[in-house]
Amino acid sequence: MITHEHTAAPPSPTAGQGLHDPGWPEARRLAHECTGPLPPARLPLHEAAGRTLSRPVTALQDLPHYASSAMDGWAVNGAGPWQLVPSGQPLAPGGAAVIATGGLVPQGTTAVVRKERGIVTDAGGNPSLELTDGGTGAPRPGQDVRPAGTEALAGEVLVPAGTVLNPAHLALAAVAGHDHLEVQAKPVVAVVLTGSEVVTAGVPAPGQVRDTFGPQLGTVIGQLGGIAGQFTRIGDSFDAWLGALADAGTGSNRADVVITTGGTGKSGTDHFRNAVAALGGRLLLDGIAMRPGHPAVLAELADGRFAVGLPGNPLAAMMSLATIGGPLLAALGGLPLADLQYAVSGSDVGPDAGCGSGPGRTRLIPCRFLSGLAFPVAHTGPGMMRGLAWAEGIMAVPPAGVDSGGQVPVLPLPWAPLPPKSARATGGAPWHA
Ligand SMILES: Nc1nc2c(c(=O)[nH]1)N[C@H]1C(S)=C(S)[C@@H](COP(=O)(O)OP(=O)(O)OC[C@H]3O[C@@H](n4cnc5c(N)ncnc54)[C@H](O)[C@@H]3O)O[C@H]1N2
Ligand code: MOO
Repeated sequence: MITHEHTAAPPSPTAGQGLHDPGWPEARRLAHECTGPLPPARLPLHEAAGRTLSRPVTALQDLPHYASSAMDGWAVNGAGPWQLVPSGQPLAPGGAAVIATGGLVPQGTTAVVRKERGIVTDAGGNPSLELTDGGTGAPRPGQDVRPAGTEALAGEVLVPAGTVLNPAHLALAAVAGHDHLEVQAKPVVAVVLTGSEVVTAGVPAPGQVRDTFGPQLGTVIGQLGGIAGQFTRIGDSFDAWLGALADAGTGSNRADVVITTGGTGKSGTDHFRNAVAALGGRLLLDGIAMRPGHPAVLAELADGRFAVGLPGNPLAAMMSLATIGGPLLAALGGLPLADLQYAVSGSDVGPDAGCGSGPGRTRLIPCRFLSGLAFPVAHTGPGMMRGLAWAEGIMAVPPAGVDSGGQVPVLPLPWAPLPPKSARATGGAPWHA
């Protein structure tokens, strides 16, 4: 579907950015270091499960905050038999009042007599309580009374900052009197899908392509630690790009990051860089020495939104997202850059020839693990999804290549952890270019 379709001459090309293509590890780092965590968000309790607490949860008053009965029966003062008085009145010595489990014990209560241990007799409209076993001694002081403050005292920290909140933490916060909690915010991500050849339903005709991003990006954004926001579709004109990049993630659809797909090339129909420049933004990263995905771009717009330009080729886009989108969302969400993990390669992958006189590139190759070794899967062309669909991880083969039996960095897929270390690697190896 195409919206916002206009035509206009793009402004003069982005000038003077002077960026070289960083290597793949450098691009990951740069995407993580270009920002810090978003300020905490205040969420109602029912939305806070799984989030990381920013401000400790303290008891707003003693827990429990009043002395209560642990049993159904009678609150009594001293030894029996006791004269029954209406509930809610203070108890004088020798007094008793009906009480239910959890009920506020009246002032003067020394113990609770369980219902099954007492019997009420009514001599001439003067009801009194006796113990069923005929005992006359006073029940043990505090028997079946839950005193105030036994679970926590007012001001006590119940859940420290940094805790990943489980449902029981939320219940505890409610008991402690809280309605909202401060948690580390997650970045909201708006998505702009471009390309007038892209169709969203049915079998595409020659010259058309079926959209591969709409069905997966919302889920993947969540798996990378973001919250998927507004999705917009546009064609290929510069005006449409400019309008979409200006609007996406603003106003009531506020977002911290805008992800675009397509338009990262350098032809007259590729507008990511020029639209960023026209909006007063700056490129933080202009291309990465990786493939697929080398045209990927990271920018900061004048209003502070980040823009991640993913190449249009489907696998290139997802490898770019793993390389710079994941680290950017982690940084905004207050998470560290994930350490690289390693596996033993099951295949020889030769050195990358580079592009012209340029240095070689890191190759990101969807892989599977067999007998503890990582093997590239088939169907991993830049425009293909078939290999990724059956992959268990991504090999990041350095420019120098890797020999069978050598250590190779591997990235988890956003939707599945890597197989356990014992099933793939024997330890880390330094990055070698
Ligand atoms: N002369 C050169 N041409 C190209 C170069 C180059 O260096 N010199 N690099 C190639 C590489 S690598 C990539 S990756 C792409 C980057 O392309 P863009 O980001 O500009 O994307 P588009 O041109 O708009 O589209 C590329 C390709 O992707 C398809 N596409 C776009 N959106 C979708 C979608 N939602 N679902 C499925 N497929 C999509 C689009 O139809 C194109 O086939 O440039 C190369 N060219
Ligand atoms: O980013 Mo392109 O693959 O390298 O298709």
